[in-house]
Amino acid sequence: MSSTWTLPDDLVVPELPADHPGPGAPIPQHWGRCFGCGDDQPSGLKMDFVIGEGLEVIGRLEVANRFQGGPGFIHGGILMTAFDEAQGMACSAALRAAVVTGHFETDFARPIPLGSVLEIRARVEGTVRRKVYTSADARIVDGPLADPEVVVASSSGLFVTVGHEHFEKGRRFADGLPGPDRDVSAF
Ligand SMILES: CCCCCCCCCCCCCC(=O)SCCNC(=O)CCNC(=O)[C@H](O)C(C)(C)COP(=O)(O)OP(=O)(O)OC[C@H]1O[C@@H](n2cnc3c(N)ncnc32)[C@H](O)[C@@H]1OP(=O)(O)O
Repeated sequence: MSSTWTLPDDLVVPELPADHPGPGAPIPQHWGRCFGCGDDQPSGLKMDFVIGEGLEVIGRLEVANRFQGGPGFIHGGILMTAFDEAQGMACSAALRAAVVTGHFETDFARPIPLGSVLEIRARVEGTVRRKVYTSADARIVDGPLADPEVVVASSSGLFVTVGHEHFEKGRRFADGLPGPDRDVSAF
């Protein structure tokens, strides 16, 4: 795999929040209609997440038939979406802040068959002002071609922290709205 991605020299590695739960703690979906994690989005990925070690989160994706690209294999854009969701979740869990994706790149190392279960480990590498540098890798842990030792894809992404006013702009286009109880500090 190759990448043009480089981390800046002035990267700051954040401290975990004092009440950060330990590895294995479930991370709630950030809202039900999200294409990545929502359980109220029938066409979505329906990913599940738990806290990992340190600044890492662990996501799980069941590669359903509707995620097909080339015959028998996952669509590359679906895989990027899964990485995007996982890396965004890592930001949110580590920083307790809302983020949006600014820049994203993915290496596709192996074809991933339908019926696989993918484990995506995503982490915050560090921050520079509002910029959050993240990385992630994916392994097939169940189903056809499962081999938890082999990284089948990896990803790097720059996220930018935003205030709630960012989402106010989308309110009138929204298909439903997050409830008033939505709280990223609920991890
Ligand atoms: C409701 C709450 C939800 C919570 C969700 C949490 C869970 C998430 C899970 C969901 C996961 C799914 C998530 C999704 O799918 S999010 C959906 C996809 N992403 C978007 O729609 C974002 C669209 N872009 C924007 O809104 C603005 O451009 C943003 C907000 C990103 C920045 O505009 P803003 O005017 O605010 O700030 P700024 O321009 O001063 O930039 C600030 C800094 O950032 C640097 N920069 C900016 N862009 C890039 C770039 N492309 N490459 C490299 N660097 C970039 C910039 O140079 C500057 O750096 P520096 O000057 O400090 O050095």
